[in-house]
Amino acid sequence: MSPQTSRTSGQTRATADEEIVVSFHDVSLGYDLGMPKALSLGVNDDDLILKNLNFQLPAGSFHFLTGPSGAGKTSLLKMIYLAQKPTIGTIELFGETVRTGDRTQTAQLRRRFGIVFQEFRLLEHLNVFDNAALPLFVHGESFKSYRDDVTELLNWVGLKNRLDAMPHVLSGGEKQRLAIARAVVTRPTLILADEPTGNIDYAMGLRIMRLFIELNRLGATVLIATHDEGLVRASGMPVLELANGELHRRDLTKTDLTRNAK
Ligand SMILES: Nc1ncnc2c1ncn2[C@@H]1O[C@H](COP(=O)(O)OP(=O)(O)OP(=O)(O)O)[C@@H](O)[C@H]1O
Repeated sequence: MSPQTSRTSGQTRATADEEIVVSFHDVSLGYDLGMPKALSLGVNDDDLILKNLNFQLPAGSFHFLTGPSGAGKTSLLKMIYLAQKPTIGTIELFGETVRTGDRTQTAQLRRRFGIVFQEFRLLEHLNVFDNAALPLFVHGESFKSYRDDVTELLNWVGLKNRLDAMPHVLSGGEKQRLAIARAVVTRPTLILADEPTGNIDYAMGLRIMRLFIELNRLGATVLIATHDEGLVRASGMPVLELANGELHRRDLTKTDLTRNAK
C-alpha cells in the first residue's frame, strides 16, 4: 500500500469527542518507587525519572520526542502504550481515563496503536511478508485482500526484494524497516516509534520520515522518539524535549522534507 492511499483511512481520523488522543495529568514516574511509598511517604524529586508531566497530543498531530540518553523517552512511550504505569498521575487515551489493571480496556486501546519498538520484536519463524502482514492476518483479513497493499508498503520501506527472507538473515536496518512496516500496516490511529531510524542510513531515514508524515497527513497522530537531530530539523515538525524529567515544547521551521512529502 502506498502512503498515498489509505487502507482504512476512516480509522485514522479522530471523531469530535476524540480531539485529544493522549493527555497526561501531573504524571510522574520513578522506577524504584512503589505506589504505597509514593503516596504515604511522599516522593523525593531525585527519585523521579519523569516529573509532573502535563501535555496533550491532539488528534492528527505529529511530534518528535527528544532528549539525552536516559532522559526517559522510552519510559514516556511505555506509559502511553500501557506497558508502564505512572507512579503518580493520570493518563487519558482517546478521551478515556486509563484504568490500571483493566485488561479489557488495555486490549481495546492497544488495538488503535501502531508501535515501533527499539528492539524490533519480529517473529523469527515468519518471513518478511508474513511478519509485515501479521496484524492484518490476526484481524482476520484474507491474504487476497492485503497481498498488494503489504507488498507496496514493503516496497516503500525498501524491502521489495526481501519478501521471502527470514528475519535472521536481515541486517539491523532491514529488521528496523520491517518493524516499521508491521507497525503501520493496519493504519493505526496513534503511531508511537522508539528510535525508528537508529539503524538506517540518512537517505532511508528521510524516506521513512516521509512515510510517517504521509500517514500523519492521512489522519494518524504520530509521536517519534529520536536522537537524530538532522532528521528532526529536516522534517520541521514540533519537538517535545525531555530534560531533567521535564518536558518542553520546541518548534522548528518547516524545510524540504515536509514539502516533498506532499
Ligand atoms: N525497567 C526499569 N527499571 C529501572 N530503571 C529503568 C527501567 N527502565 C528504564 N530505567 C531507567 O530510567 C531512565 C530512563 O530510561 P529510558 O530508557 O526511558 O531513557 P531514554 O531517554 O529512552 O534513553 P535512550 O535514549 O538511551 O534510549 C534511565 O536511567 C534508565 O536506566
